[in-house]
Amino acid sequence: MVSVPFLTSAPGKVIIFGEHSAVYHKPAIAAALSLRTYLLASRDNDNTDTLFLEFPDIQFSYKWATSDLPWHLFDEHSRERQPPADEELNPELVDALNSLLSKIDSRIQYSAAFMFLYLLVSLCEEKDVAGLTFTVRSTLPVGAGLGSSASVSVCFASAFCYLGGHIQEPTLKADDVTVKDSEQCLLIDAWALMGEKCSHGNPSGIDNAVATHGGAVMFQRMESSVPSIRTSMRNLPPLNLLLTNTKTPRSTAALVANVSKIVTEFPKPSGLILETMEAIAREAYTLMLRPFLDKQSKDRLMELIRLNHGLLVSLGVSHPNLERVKLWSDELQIGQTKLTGAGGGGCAITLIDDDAATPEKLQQLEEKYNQAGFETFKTTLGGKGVGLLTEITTITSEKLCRLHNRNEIEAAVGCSALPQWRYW
Ligand SMILES: Nc1ncnc2c1ncn2[C@@H]1O[C@H](COP(=O)(O)OP(=O)(O)O)[C@@H](O)[C@H]1O
Ligand SMILES: C[C@@](O)(CCOP(=O)(O)O)CC(=O)O
Ligand SMILES: [Mg+2]
Repeated sequence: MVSVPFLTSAPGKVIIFGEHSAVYHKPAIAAALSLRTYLLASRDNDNTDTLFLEFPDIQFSYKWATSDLPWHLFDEHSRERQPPADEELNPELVDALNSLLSKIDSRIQYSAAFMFLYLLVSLCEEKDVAGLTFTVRSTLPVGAGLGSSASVSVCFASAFCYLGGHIQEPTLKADDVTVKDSEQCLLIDAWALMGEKCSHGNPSGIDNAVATHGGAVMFQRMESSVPSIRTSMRNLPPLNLLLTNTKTPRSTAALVANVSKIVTEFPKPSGLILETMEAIAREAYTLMLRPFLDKQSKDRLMELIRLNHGLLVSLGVSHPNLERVKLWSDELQIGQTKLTGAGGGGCAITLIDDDAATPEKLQQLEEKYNQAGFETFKTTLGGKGVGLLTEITTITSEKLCRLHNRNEIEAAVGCSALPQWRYW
């Protein structure tokens, strides 16, 4: 029997090349971010026939009588298995959850609660979770292209696999190096992909793969139930990336659906666009295998960023605010900019040209962004994947809900630097 409280945690990601084309089985390159989601499972009251959710980042607090959940749809055997990559959501569970959640009218809250319940009922029995409170806090912006949905999904999948007894406590410390994926990570990743399917119908799997395994990868979704190819890129060259959040809201589900419409209605031109994206990701991969980039390779990588953005624009997933981010960095000749993630708003990345971008120019750019209400981040790439913290004495759900910002959250959970964090 697992003892609570415990925390699970998983990183967000930045897609450097290949968003959207990744859905269509083309290779893409992404890296884990130092921004992360944390999920606390705790027993905060004596009420054992109720399940409590606290998701303050999306202003959502909810509870269910545990007996109202459709536990009967699964048995021990179905809870232990690893779903294949092409498994569809279980229609009976989807129906049962739709009726249970019918009173929630915010799309953001609905999809978070749906993903939570889908994974919970798929992986746990009633006795494993009765009376528990689940609290989510994230230092990632929600719905901005940095993979918050996947990091939440990995936190749920790992916590429920652990509570359901399908995985054991991890043993790896933050600086332990491994060469082989653990069985436990593969199980978490497979269920987190089901969580991403709850969030948007047709995920490539790149976001949950990075959130589970951490680091940087070249990722390619395969046809049917064949597992995706995930090639880890251990020695990513140092890249000076500026991340800018336009704060323009958008939903991955809607953008992926729009691209699907273009792919269906214009198969020839969209096929060529996707093939070109593949060529870009493959060349970028070859360049990024080098631990250091010479001037020529760096210039080429910047050109590839420019080309990739242009193709995403042609698929209709940019936004005037993303174009502003690009225009202003182009005007100051600071580097090359592309949208990242699903687009339609959210974040852009600028690969800074270290020779051209003086501190004055960078400051000018940041001021321009700030005036427009955009937020810039500096974060490190390639951090740890899914982790667990069990020795919790000071963190309660109430405390976690009251924290105001990224610094306070990281201080409370010890970020991933706390030596007690272990990784699967
Ligand atoms: N901190 C959080 N708390 C609860 N739900 C979250 C949180 N962060 C993300 N989510 C869920 O993920 C969804 C955002 O996913 P998505 O549109 O794919 O954007 P992205 O993954 O780029 O951030 C939200 O609508 C919400 O359902
Ligand atoms: C557009 C896509 O390539 C990435 C979506 O990422 P995000 O949810 O916007 O962080 C979709 C996918 O690969 O599943
Ligand atoms: Mg997402």
